[in-house]
Amino acid sequence: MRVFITAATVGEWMPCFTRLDKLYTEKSRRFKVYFHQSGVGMLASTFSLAKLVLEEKPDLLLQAGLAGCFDTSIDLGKIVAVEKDLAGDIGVEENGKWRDLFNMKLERSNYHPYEKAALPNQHIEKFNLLKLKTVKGITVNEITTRKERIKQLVKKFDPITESMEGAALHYVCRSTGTPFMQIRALSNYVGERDKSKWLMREALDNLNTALIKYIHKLYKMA
Ligand SMILES: O=C(O)c1cccc(C(=O)CC[C@H]2O[C@@H](n3cnc4c(=O)[nH]cnc43)[C@H](O)[C@@H]2O)c1
Repeated sequence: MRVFITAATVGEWMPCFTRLDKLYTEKSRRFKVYFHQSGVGMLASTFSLAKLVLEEKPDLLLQAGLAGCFDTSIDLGKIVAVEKDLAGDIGVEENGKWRDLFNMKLERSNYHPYEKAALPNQHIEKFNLLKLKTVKGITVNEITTRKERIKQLVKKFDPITESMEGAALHYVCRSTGTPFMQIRALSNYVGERDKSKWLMREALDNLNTALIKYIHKLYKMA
């Protein structure tokens, strides 16, 4: 089994890369873990993930990263698995409402790779090995900051996470039939610009601990 761990930046998986048992990266012949940097945002990540998938044909593509959280009742630092993602800022703001490509009739809500106007992960039950809380995510190119936009997005999509690469993973993998998982550590509440209120360090530590546990479980299962 060939597993690729991908993140927007190397910093997001570096602690796992340095601590992971060599069994998984070198010694085992039946199981191999590789690391990949996709770049930040939907443009860079769609291109690099599509290239990776077409050239390497992974058995599992595992995206790991930080995310903003819309739900302030969920503790920062928590690790979640994104079961459904979609582009949160491709569309138009009209009369105070957010209209996406489906509302604009520029995309069909059930045309592959879409299903009910979203990009669900049909592999989540099989690959949610750590039994993480499963959530709906949205993906944006512009980090959401305005209160009014947050309200629009919550009303329209009822998301828990916001990232800048999640939908790219779901789009590329659903389009190519590649098994995938998206694991995110909640580093901040969406719209919070005071970085002293972010839990970036703790989120990264938790994310990498989860990655190491995940690979260990996957090895035993594969
Ligand atoms: O606002 C800044 O100046 C800034 C500087 C460095 C990093 C950031 C990030 O927000 C990290 C972006 C990275 O992590 C994901 N992420 C984390 N929180 C959010 C969010 O609230 N909204 C969207 N994406 C977020 C994202 O996937 C990026 O890869 C900011």
